[in-house]
Amino acid sequence: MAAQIAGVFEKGLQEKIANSKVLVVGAGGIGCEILKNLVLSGFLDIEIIDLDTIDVSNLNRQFLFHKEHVGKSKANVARESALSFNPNAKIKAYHDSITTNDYGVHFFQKFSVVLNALDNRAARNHVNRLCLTANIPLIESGTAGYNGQVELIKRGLTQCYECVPKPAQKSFPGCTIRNTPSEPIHCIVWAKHLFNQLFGESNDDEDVSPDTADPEAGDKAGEEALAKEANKEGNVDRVNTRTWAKQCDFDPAKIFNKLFFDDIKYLLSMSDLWKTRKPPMPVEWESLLEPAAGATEEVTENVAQRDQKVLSMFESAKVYAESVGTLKELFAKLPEGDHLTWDKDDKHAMDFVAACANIRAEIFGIARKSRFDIKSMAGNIIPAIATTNAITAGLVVMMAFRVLKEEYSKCNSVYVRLGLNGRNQLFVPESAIVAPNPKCYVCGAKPEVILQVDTKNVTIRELRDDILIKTLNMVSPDVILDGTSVIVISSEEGETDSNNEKKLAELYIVNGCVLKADDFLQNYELTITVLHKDPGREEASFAIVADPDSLKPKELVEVDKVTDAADDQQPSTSSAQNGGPSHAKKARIAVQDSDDDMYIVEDDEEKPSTSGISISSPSEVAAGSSSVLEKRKHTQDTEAPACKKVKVAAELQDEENDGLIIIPDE
Ligand SMILES: Nc1ncnc2c1ncn2[C@@H]1O[C@H](COP(=O)(O)OP(=O)(O)OP(=O)(O)O)[C@@H](O)[C@H]1O
Ligand SMILES: [Zn+2]
Repeated sequence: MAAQIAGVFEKGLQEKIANSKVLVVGAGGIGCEILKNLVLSGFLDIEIIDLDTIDVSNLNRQFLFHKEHVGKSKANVARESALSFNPNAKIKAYHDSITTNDYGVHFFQKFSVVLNALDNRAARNHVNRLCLTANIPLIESGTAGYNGQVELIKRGLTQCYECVPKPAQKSFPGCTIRNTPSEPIHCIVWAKHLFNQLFGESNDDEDVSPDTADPEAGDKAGEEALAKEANKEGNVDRVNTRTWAKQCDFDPAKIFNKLFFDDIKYLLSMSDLWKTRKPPMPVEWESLLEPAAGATEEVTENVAQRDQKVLSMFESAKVYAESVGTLKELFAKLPEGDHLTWDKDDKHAMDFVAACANIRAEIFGIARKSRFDIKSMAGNIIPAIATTNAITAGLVVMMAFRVLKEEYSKCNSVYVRLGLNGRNQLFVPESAIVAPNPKCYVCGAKPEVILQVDTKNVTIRELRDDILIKTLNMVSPDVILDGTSVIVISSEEGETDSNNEKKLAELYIVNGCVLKADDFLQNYELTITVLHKDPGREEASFAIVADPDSLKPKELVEVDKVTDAADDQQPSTSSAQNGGPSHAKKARIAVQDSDDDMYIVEDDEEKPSTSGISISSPSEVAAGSSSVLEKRKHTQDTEAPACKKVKVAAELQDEENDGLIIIPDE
């Protein structure tokens, strides 16, 4: 074994490696490579965890897995395969999610170093918090196509994973999806929601019917056409979509006419919507039974051709009907209460979404797309390149050596690039370790945020699920109203269920209130100051401001920025504290770096995100700070309710492959 050949590693390191205990989180593209590197470098005590099973699509790059392993636990098979390189190694595998209660601070404290090889932000955030609490060094890594990144996270010494707010995951206003799509992606999201309404896990946020609460539709939305159909939430009151579809035995023609003819006519009746937009054109199933005059249309069976071709309406209708037929049968075979799960790699589920998206696109005068393009958008596919994973995993293990030697000052982040930069570098190191952001709402001394929220419409359930869990990455939060003994949310099952559907204001969570949120598993406490906001049509019902100080007047913030920039020019006295670029500067650099094929910018200076869930960075809020302050004075003003944002993180960013955190310029 390489590491035991004298001279490969110095003796001290060889011993440290042999005596260390390492946790690898994730046994996918990077995780398999890391595990192989660890075993071949002489690590003897390794634990690996992955919640997933092996899929055929993993085999091209996750080389510890072979055809016969498909369907088996990734962690277990990775362990078995890696042991064949060194049977003396002790590898413990867990087929589980790292976010479950079994892996708390004590679990993490056992390790010398933790190596993340994950593909989603939620798990990364969670491991970040546990490593900070347990004070265990974490090496975070990710790839996206040809770009890769490795960084050390060590409490008090480096930035943590959450020190710089990540760009919010893309989402669209519900009324755009339901009423006024203008881009193919809007139709694709709608079609995925439709799949869930008919066959999947249906969710109130994913309603596909016309939204009569759309503020732009005016007070009399759809009144003339179908006056009695809208319920008080603004949804067209029909029997639950699935119940209705079941009642008509998933008849493709009936479903088609309801969605693409009746609902579109209903939308047309909301005439205010079409004053500045091209109105949609309802289509009847019966009009698509024959190909368009003169066209010889055939739905090809050749997979490549089928994927690349932009299907006509006739072809789309045919694919739609076939997929509904098959999905209906698959659904019928499930036990009562169970549902199908949409998967881009499932032929019928993908056919259904591609066909429905194209039919809706045509109705709204939007360009139809090929199945391949729709799959890329619906599945948020970013190509995974085996070589980038291998290089990145190599850098991870090399950084682990430095961590074991406690040479933290040499653990600068490294970025893998597609081509050489101006300094002939393919692997671009950060100039120094980047110090923690003192205002970080995770690793800062006093974790606090401001929550700008529509207190009159957002419910306690949304506070818990959308704000605390999905956005602030808690796992099972407890929340009290500060200064009182009022328990708003309890992690004890059932204890505060009666609060769930209440609006924040009903529990006296109004402008200026302070909430204390706490996650026992993460050992994390957060102070949340609530500011009421009345969102507009395109705005989310809430936004998190990560740095409360940013609510000071703009001029002061500008002065601070200049000072920060000046500080960056200072020579480093302690590389850990002063040597790295400031957060703001780092972001600026990344924006200028336009040569990258793909990069994710953590831009402190960008405009506020238009997406549904946003965590504003300090300067974003600074720019709008006066209006925030004004709003504090006018909290009781009532405006038309904003459309509910549809959370489409899963559809678009899919939380997956968001591995890159930042790629700085060279
Ligand atoms: N909470 C979690 N706990 C444990 N493992 C996780 C968790 N979240 C994600 N993972 C694992 O992290 C790994 C990431 O690997 P990778 O990015 O190669 O994804 P993949 O699912 O194997 O590939 P692809 O997404 O391209 O199909 C996956 O094996 C995934 O199961
Ligand atoms: Zn931090």
